[in-house]
Amino acid sequence: MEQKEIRFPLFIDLNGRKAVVVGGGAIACRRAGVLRTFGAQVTLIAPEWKEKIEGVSWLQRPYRSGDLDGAVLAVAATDDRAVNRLVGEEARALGIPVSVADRREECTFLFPAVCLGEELVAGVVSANNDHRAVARAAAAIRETLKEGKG
Ligand SMILES: C[C@@]1(CC(=O)O)C2=NC(=C\c3[nH]c(c(CCC(=O)O)c3CC(=O)O)Cc3[nH]c(c(CC(=O)O)c3CCC(=O)O)/C=C3\N/C(=C\2)[C@@H](CCC(=O)O)[C@]3(C)CC(=O)O)/[C@H]1CCC(=O)O
Ligand SMILES: NC(=O)c1ccc[n+]([C@@H]2O[C@H](COP(=O)([O-])OP(=O)(O)OC[C@H]3O[C@@H](n4cnc5c(N)ncnc54)[C@H](O)[C@@H]3O)[C@@H](O)[C@H]2O)c1
Repeated sequence: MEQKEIRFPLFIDLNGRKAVVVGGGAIACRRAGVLRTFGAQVTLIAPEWKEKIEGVSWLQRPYRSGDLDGAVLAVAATDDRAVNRLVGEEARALGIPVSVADRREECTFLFPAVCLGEELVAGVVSANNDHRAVARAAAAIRETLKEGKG
């Protein structure tokens, strides 16, 4: 029988807490913006940053061991496999949740498609890594929330 890997949605308080995003491309910037929306103190580490985001601090250099100290959550989203793997390993050693954008197996949390209404929040991920199905479902949920149902 096919074993589906289904994950529990854990809604954690990020207000005022440090989150580190490694990488500065489209994926890192999108995720830094989402984490900022939820009140995290976001530090983005990358030699280049695609799009400046209000309230996000930028360390303009490559990732170094030790950069996750003090963080409660990490995202690895560089285009360098070895760096993403290292960020994942260091986060696991520190016991903080990490999403590794190019390897589902290395994620201790999955970065969801976040749908935010006035009073409701939903996060969508898949059990089978179907990113398109996730994006479709999220678009529908966002519409529902916009219609004043949340
Ligand atoms: C939900 C969302 C959140 C976000 O990213 O913000 C998200 N992926 C989204 C979009 C998207 N992902 C990809 C494309 C390119 C085209 C395509 O395939 O369609 C697009 C389209 C786009 O970016 O527009 C490719 C891709 N994604 C992953 C891999 C690696 C792998 O599969 O191992 C590869 C191949 C990379 C490569 O080969 O280079 C991995 C992950 N992506 C996840 C989340 C986590 C699992 C959640 C789940 O889907 O169950 C996980 C495991 C990692 C994690 O948590 O870090 C967001 C929808 C946002 C929204 O709609 O709001
Ligand atoms: N939604 C998803 O989950 C999704 C979708 C598409 C791609 N991906 C994966 O996410 C990763 C990033 O995608 P992208 O399109 O944002 O990449 P990109 O090529 O646009 O950006 C890569 C970024 O990584 C930075 N970088 C490179 N080496 C670094 C280092 N040593 N330390 C810190 N930063 C470093 C670069 O400066 C750049 O800002 C890729 O591995 C890609 O396969 C994930």
